[in-house]
Amino acid sequence: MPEPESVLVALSGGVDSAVAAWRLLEAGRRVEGFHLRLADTPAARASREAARAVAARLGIPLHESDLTERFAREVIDPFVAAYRSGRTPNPCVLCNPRIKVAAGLEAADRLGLGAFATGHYARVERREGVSRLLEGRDRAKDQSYFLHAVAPGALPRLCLPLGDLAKTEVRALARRAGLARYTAPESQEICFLRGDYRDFLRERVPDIARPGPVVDVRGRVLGRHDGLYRFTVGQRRGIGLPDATPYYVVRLEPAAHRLVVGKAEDLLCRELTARGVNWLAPPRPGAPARVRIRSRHGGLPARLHPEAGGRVRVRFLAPARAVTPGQFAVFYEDDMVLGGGEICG
Ligand SMILES: Nc1ncnc2c1ncn2[C@@H]1O[C@H](COP(=O)(O)OP(=O)(O)OP(=O)(O)O)[C@@H](O)[C@H]1O
Repeated sequence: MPEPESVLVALSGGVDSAVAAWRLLEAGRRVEGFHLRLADTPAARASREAARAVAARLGIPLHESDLTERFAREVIDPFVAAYRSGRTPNPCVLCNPRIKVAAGLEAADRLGLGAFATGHYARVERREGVSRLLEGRDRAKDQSYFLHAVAPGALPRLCLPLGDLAKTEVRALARRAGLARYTAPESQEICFLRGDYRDFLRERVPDIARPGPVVDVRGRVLGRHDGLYRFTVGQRRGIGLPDATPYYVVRLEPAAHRLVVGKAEDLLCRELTARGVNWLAPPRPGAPARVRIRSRHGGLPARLHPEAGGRVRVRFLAPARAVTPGQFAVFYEDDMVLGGGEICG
């Protein structure tokens, strides 16, 4: 039987997870650290060194796992595949539940530790034997969006010690705990990219830079583009069609290599379908929800209509702007995550 008070903490080498571990130690828990090697980049190596330094500073053992292959298979391959099929992926939504949380709980089991903790800004609330995922109190830093796809069975053992803190409070605690120097390797947007995602894609998929026509919403050809992978729905830059009012990307049509552009009003839509939905708190059909359609999106009021095959039809109460296939729609009731899934094309 794992010791219930013992916890394995995911240490990235950054300040957030360092403070998460420190808070658990302060609370009297038995704490061990866990670092995942996800990529073989200079940034990943620096982060591993920092994780070792954090563990040494806290006086806890550090377990390391090389997950580069699993990460490549479960996060990078789908990232590339999404661009090839005209979608705009969010790799962190795959990595956090499938890699960090799943591998963390597996490691906790192996080590006989009761819980697994990370430095995410989100909360797990346990009430009457049920665990729910909630937004972090610091709404500006909230990371519940990235955790919405955790297996429901993982929630009871997941521990998020920073969920009730603001980033400024975490920094203050870091200073108090002598951990402030670990602010340096703050994670970048997408951890496995060394530079621009477009260079990364061209290296992996040489034929991705395939040119094609730019058409308006009525199908009239307005120009040429040099690869759909450079565009996402709602994008304004790089279309190269000067006009009195700007053009935006409305849709990508990978079969015909067509980029469909339109004016601001063409980006509005009342409905989307999400697939592969993960439910953490299943709603009744037609239930109202706030729906976030990308990570830095506050959410829009909508109604949820679950369908067969793990799909949900989302009907917005007012039009949503730039609904993007490949991004994730995450559903909330107040600050509680109900679930979420990938936006279909
Ligand atoms: N390579 C890694 N090994 C172990 N845990 C990790 C790793 N990368 C991230 N994590 C865990 O996932 C959490 C969220 O990761 P994210 O990259 O979003 O971090 P962050 O908010 O910048 O936090 P930090 O300051 O701890 O890096 C981290 O707080 C940490 O617990």
